[in-house]
Amino acid sequence: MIIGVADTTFARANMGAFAIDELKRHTSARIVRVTVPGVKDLPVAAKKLIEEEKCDIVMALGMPGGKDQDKVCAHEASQGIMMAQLMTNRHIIEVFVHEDEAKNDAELAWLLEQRTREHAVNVVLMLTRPQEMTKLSGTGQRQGFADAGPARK
Ligand SMILES: Cc1nc2c(=O)[nH]c(=O)nc-2n(C[C@H](O)[C@H](O)[C@H](O)CO)c1C
Repeated sequence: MIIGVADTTFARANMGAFAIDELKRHTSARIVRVTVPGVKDLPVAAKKLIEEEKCDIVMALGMPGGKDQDKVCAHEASQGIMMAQLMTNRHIIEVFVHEDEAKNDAELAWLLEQRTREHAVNVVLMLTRPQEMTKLSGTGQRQGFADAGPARK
C-alpha cells in the first residue's frame, strides 16, 4: 500500500509533516510526499501521485487564505480535486483549513495540525480497515474542532 501526501508552501504550517508523522503512527504503508506552491496545484499533484507513484489514496493538504480571491481559489481547487478523484477512481482526501476558521494565529496553528492528524487517521482506516469507518457512520465526526455528535430526537 502506498499513501500520497501533497501539501503547499502557501499554508502557514507544515501540514505534510503532521500528516506523515500521524500516518507512521498507524501504518507501515509507504508514503510519497510532494509539495506544491498552492491549493490550485494540488489536483494534478494528487493525480500524479496516483498515476505515476501508484498511490492507493492521497491526502491533499492546503490552507485557503481569508480573502475573497483565496476562497475562489479554494473552490476551484476543490473542483479540481474532485475531478482528479473521478478520473483516477481513487480517494483524494481534501484537508483544507481556511485561515479565517481560526480566531488567532495560535488557534490556526493548532487547527492546521489537528485537522491534518485526524484526517490522516481517516485515511489509514479507509485504506486498511474500512469497517472501522462504518462503525463511526452518523456519529457527527469533525476534524479539528470538537465532534458535533449524533442528532438527538
Ligand atoms: C489567490 C490565491 N490564494 C491561495 C490560497 O488561498 N491558498 C493557496 O494555497 N494558494 C493560493 N493561491 C496560489 C494558487 O493555489 C497556485 O499556487 C498558483 O495560482 C500557481 O498555480 C492563490 C493565487
